[in-house]
Amino acid sequence: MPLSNRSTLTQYLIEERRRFPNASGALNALILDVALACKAIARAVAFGELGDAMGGVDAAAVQGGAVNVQGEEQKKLDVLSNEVFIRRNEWSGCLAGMASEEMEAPYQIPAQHLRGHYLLVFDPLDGSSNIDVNVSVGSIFSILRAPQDVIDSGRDVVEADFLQPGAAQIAAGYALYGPTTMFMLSVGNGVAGFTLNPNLGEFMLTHANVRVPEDTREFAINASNARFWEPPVKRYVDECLAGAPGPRGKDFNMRWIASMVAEAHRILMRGGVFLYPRDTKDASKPGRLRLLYEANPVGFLMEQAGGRASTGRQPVLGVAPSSLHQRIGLVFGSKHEVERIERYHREPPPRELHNPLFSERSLFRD
Ligand SMILES: O=P(O)(O)OC[C@H]1O[C@](O)(COP(=O)(O)O)[C@@H](O)[C@@H]1O
Ligand SMILES: [Mg+2]
Ligand SMILES: [Mg+2]
Repeated sequence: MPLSNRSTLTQYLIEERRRFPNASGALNALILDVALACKAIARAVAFGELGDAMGGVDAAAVQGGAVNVQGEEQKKLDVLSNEVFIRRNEWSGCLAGMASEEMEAPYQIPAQHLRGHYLLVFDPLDGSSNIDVNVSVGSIFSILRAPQDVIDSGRDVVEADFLQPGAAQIAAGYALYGPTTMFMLSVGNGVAGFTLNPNLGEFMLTHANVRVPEDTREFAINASNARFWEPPVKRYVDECLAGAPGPRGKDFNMRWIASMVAEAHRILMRGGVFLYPRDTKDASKPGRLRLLYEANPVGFLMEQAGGRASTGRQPVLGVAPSSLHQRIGLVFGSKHEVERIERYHREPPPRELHNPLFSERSLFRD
């Protein structure tokens, strides 16, 4: 069946499944459940102050306080979104287990429910510091195959079961709760984008075969961390800021939304490069973003759309995870720009970086 912008997410998934005649349909069922969870979260987000889910979590009302395992303040919508993901997905029979930014340990599918072949890892609400100011937030998810012994035995999942490199992802995507709600998905055959039709309550295929332009004049980085950046990142940003008269020979524009999911969306739509690199701010945190449920799914989408995702030192999808909530430096977006940043990490710093005159002119000097 030819797909068009009248096709639904379900129709897209049916077409994708034709590529695997022996597929059980469980992956499609799982993705549709994730999409349903995202519709419910979109609804809660859309009610804003009119609903009951705005603001921080009341510490006294929550077992364990109002911070998550990362030591970050939890918003009510973080907690609610996490609940929606769990309740929507735990009974379907598709999953062997789940893991989330908001839960310290993996979530076990209750014994009375059928256990399936897949693992679902998610950031239920990304960019949650933006909720109270009505700026776009989203949900990010990654689907892995459970280890064979988990599938065979139906045993409880443990952290080690989730520690698979991003290249092993079966599917990944995100929902963006912006002026429109969108669902971006890759099942390993490119990237497709769907827009929620609020009248029908359906995700419609509006962006078939998304491609990230290989070149860009737009970068995104939190410049308040400049004094903690490593030399290759300082060099890259300084060169962008130098504009047309500088070594890049062109002017750059800068964006910072502080919702990584929204930055990823902008870059999927029109190119650009995003950096949240490893820095020296806090020795206990090798980067800000989390590998399993932020860097890997976004990295998978970027690579599937012809872009690139890297730690600066190696492709992010090749990193062997060491823990569920591991943080990592992340650079993604337009291929040629990410390759340049990787090259700067390999090369010795250029002589001008040691030149005090250059440092004087650098906006972001130490
Ligand atoms: O405070 P900063 O440095 O702007 O950090 C913003 C980053 O933090 C995040 O909000 C982290 O995600 P969560 O909201 O899921 O914790 C990213 O989306 C974003 O890129
Ligand atoms: Mg996040
Ligand atoms: Mg989050």
